[in-house]
Amino acid sequence: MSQERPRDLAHAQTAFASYQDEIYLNGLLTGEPPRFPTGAAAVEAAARERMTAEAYGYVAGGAGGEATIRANRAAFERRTIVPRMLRDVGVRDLSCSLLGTELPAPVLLAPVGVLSIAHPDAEPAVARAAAGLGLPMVLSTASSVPLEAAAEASGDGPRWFQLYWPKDREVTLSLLRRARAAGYTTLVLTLDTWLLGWRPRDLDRAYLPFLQRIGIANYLSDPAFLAGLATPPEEDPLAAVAHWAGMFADPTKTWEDLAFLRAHWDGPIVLKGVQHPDDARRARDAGMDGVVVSNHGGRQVDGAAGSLDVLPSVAGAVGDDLAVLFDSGVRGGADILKALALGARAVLVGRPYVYGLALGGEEGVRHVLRCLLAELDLSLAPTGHARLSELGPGVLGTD
Ligand SMILES: Cc1cc2nc3c(=O)[nH]c(=O)nc-3n(C[C@H](O)[C@H](O)[C@H](O)COP(=O)(O)O)c2cc1C
Ligand SMILES: O=C(O)C(=O)c1ccccc1
Repeated sequence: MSQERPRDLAHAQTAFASYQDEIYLNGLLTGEPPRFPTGAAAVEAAARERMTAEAYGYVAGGAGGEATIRANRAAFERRTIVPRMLRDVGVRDLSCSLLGTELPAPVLLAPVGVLSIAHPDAEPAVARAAAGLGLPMVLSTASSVPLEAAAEASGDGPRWFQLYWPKDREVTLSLLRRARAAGYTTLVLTLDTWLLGWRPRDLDRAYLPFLQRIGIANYLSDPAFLAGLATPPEEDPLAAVAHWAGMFADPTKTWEDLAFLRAHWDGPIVLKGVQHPDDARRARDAGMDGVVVSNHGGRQVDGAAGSLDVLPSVAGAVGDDLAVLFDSGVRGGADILKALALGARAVLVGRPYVYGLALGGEEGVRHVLRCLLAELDLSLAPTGHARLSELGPGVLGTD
């Protein structure tokens, strides 16, 4: 088996663990600790110091009593990895191909709106960090800069676009056209946020960034949206926000409506927010290409199951037909290993990179991503895995 492993892989595929060497060596040479902490909890704590209370509350918070945020973590913590020995893990290949996108590792940046509340460099900084590592950024419809600006910042990097499907047909078509023209290849349609969840941290501060016109840049730069305004947004900002709020999403949508998107987007479409195997089957039957098993990081339904707990049933139902992606609660490399073992082809990370952004702009995001990739590499190797295809449920403990 070991002879089958290629020995001449591009160095980028095996260099993730070297971030560890870099950090130790740099410490030796400078006598200083690293600029940013390395663990997810420490990064969050440091970012919290830098963020306004409102912004931190918005990013960290979830629905209701936040039982689902805890369930997301508990689902990971309940699972254990059983390492295997003597399997030649000297050269690892973490790369994968996902709906036509080549990834150096099975990690994408989850769509997160309103990033300017975390750092003024916002989405362009995230796009540069992601592109520098070859990881796809899934740009949110609710980005704080127009999708064209984020596309430009990502240069040659892979880019996917997340759609909050507006009520207005012309605005929808315009967003799709713009995304396509700007080089976004894959559409991620979010299904779980037609309405914003009940979020006490934000409610208690009456804080909603959109009301301050943060996170509506894609609408304010959209000809079809602007055509629907009686007065330009500069003259009547509140009317523009009201128009946005009225069309942001359409909770009356049903499975039948997906045919419209299928007809107007010629690349892969991935449905984000799927938690039930029957919904995954409906996605397949509607001609979709993938699903993201996600509960929106516990931000929508308090009491929803931990996302990892529902992953095996979704992967079991459609894993052979659709690209099954996963998010909600991924905080370290071992978490990625567990999600892949349970049937995910790749994972999306949300809050961790937002905290990196808050801490250090592009450099902070790059740091968080490199930590995650190094930790993934250093979870695979000591457990006896040199490539992703070797992961399956047998990697995990049974109790
Ligand atoms: C501040 C914030 C904003 C988000 N905005 C969006 C968004 O615009 N579109 C979307 O589909 N998901 C959005 N999400 C959900 C993420 O894409 C992702 O599902 C979630 O953050 C994953 O959980 P994690 O933060 O535990 O990694 C947002 C999440 C956060 C924390
Ligand atoms: O805050 C969120 O979780 C979110 O997904 C969002 C982002 C922008 C607009 C509405 C909801």
